[in-house]
Amino acid sequence: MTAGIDSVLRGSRILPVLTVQDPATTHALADALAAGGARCAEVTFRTQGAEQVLETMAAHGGLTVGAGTVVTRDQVERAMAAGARFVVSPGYDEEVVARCQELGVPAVPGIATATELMRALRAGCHTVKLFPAEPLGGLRMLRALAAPFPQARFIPTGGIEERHLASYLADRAVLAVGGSWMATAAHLERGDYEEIRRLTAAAVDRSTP
Ligand SMILES: O=C[C@H](O)COP(=O)(O)O
Repeated sequence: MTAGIDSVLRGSRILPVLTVQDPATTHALADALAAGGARCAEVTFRTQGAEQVLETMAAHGGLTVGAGTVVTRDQVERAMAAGARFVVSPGYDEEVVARCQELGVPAVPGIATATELMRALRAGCHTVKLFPAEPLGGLRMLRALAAPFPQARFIPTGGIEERHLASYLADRAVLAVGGSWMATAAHLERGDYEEIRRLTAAAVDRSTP
């Protein structure tokens, strides 16, 4: 039986989403996130070196690491081989979810409509990524989607900033909030790990009751 994403995240309600161009920066990035109090992170398959970044971050030991932007079965397999403990997709794809279930890794498919949510729930995915959360309408959209599906939990992601956090986190349908605002491409380019630590700590602080 596959552990649920909630047990993998171990109560963490902040999910930093990382797109790392230079794998050599991974260790410093993991250090900064862990120092800020993050307990998990999502490494996107949007770069050449994503598997290497995943591997290094998983080996770091300070964070539970998942793979993001996973859109094929092959990427599910590569993510798991690199140490991913969960798999996030921008949309709902039956094959990706099925492969995750075969391999026993929690899948968090992206959904943007009630139809996609119904498909995800039917496939056994009770936690979904509302994506892209802010352009879709943010918390109003999340509440409207959640109302008919009390069994669903959401990880809203996309366009979220620190100022949106409190209201998302106060909603009982929200398991965690994801986003790149804590470690943006600009932070990584500048090597500004202190700012990454600071923004992570601020987000974690807001997520702690
Ligand atoms: O899948 C993750 C998103 O691309 C992160 O969205 P964001 O950069 O708007 O926080």
